[in-house]
Amino acid sequence: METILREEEDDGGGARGAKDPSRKPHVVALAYPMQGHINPMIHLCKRLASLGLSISLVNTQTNHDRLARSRGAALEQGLDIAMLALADDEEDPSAHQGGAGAGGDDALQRSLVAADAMERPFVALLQGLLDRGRGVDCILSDAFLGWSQDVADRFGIPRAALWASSTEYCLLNFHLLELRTRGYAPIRDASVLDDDSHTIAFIDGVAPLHPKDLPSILQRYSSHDPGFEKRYARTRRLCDAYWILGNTFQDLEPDALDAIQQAINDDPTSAAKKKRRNFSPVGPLLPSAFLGLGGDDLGSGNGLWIEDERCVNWLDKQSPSSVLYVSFGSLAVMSSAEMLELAAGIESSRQPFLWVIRPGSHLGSFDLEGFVERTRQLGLVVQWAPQLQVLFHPSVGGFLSHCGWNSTIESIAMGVPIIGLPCIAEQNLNCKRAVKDWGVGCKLQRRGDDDGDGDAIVGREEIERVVTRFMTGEDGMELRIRARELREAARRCVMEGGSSHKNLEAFVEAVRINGLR
Ligand SMILES: O=c1ccn([C@@H]2O[C@H](COP(=O)(O)OP(=O)(O)O[C@H]3O[C@H](CO)[C@@H](O)[C@H](O)[C@H]3O)[C@@H](O)[C@H]2O)c(=O)[nH]1
Repeated sequence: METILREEEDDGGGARGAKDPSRKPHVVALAYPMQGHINPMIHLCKRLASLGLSISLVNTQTNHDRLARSRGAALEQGLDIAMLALADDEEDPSAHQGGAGAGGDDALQRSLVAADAMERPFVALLQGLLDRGRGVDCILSDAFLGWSQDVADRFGIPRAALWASSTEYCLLNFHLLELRTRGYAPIRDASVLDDDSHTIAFIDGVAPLHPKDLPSILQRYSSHDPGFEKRYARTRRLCDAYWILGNTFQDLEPDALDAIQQAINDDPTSAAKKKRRNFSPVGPLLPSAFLGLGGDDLGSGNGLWIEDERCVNWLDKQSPSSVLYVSFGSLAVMSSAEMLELAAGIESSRQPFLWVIRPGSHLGSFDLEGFVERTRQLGLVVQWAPQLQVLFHPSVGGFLSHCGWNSTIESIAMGVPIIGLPCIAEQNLNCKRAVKDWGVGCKLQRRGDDDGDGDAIVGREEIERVVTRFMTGEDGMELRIRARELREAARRCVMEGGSSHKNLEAFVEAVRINGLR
């Protein structure tokens, strides 16, 4: 393996650079170019900095600029975190998130292209740091950036990875080949989708699943798709990271966490190196203020879009637990037909709502102005919200969500029950767990996909019925009680002495004593 550092620069500690024992350990963190990955990386970096590490947090130039526009000076307050930008030659294609394609899959594809294009400028950035005598003790990169393991190996720097979704989804990635062999990734026989008795129950740590609950990206893979091989290889590279930090918590996914650790221990690559790799839950990765642990970090300014400041004032004027928060994250794209149904259903439910309609998040024509005008007394529509503040606000009683992992875990951490309307990626699976296993949500049923081409939409009557029962009936009350129980479990994990907190401390200590090697 090529080592980029020249011999004479290597002080025997790989790329650690300066030997000064008083030097704070320096971690170079690298975020995947998507909002749902940037957010947990920022929160993780803040936690690590507060535990004594010095952090350089790297984003694409485009995302760095967008963050700077929305952030002001908020991020670095009192913490040793430097925000760095990659010297991209071209505009980051992920900047057009939620663009033209239906569902949001186009945006996912663009983010893959953007992620690959980050390698060359990242190598240059790293080399620049080292050339200036800035030692690097660890590269902490998003698990989706598989190439960063090669870079870390070449530079002789240990790598840790952030897994930004559920542990269960990580396990499914580990079992991709088996899923493919058995005809589930992609789904070989479409009739299994209509057979309610069919279950997938052969993966340790993954409770039985219906093929419909598999992540949509796995269901639809073409076996000729080079993306499959790439995904598989990327997951395998994860086993070479010294430490994998998961944005989850012990009480939420105990079986999956045991199973993933076992899978990593058994993996031929890590076993061959005879060095234990850890998969450690360190979540929910959120500012402590939202976990009931004090602090004044309001988590604002991580957005690639500008937060609408009216949200909190508007919520202040509403009654406790009365407002339905509606948001589909940073990628999902609705058809105009589904937007129409959503709008009609929300309007006729007569429940107060705060709805985030991101620019580019729906196709075709939808008379947004007309809707806003008609519902002025009932709700507020914004382009981007301070979601953490919204979910934490006592007026919010429910979250109509696409069930992206961040939204799911944020909602759980704040005790807000969920109405799930999954759109793409692994949102099906997150929704299934929220509804069936954790008991904190219910799901809207889509209809009309008779030809199985995925164009089913949810109807206005279903939305009106579910929203009304959820916000005003006993169903919602029960879900709210369960959500609050899980919120307490999450808090216990992140507070001092809790499992997530201890795992973070152990990781920081390992970086400090150069124990990742
Ligand atoms: O108005 C808004 C809307 C969202 N957010 C934040 O944006 C993030 C959105 O993340 P997530 O809920 O995970 O949705 P996506 O952005 O769609 O995330 C992508 O990445 C996730 C992590 O891999 C996956 O779980 C999702 O399926 C995938 O779509 C969350 O932190 C939200 O708090 C805001 O701050 N304001």
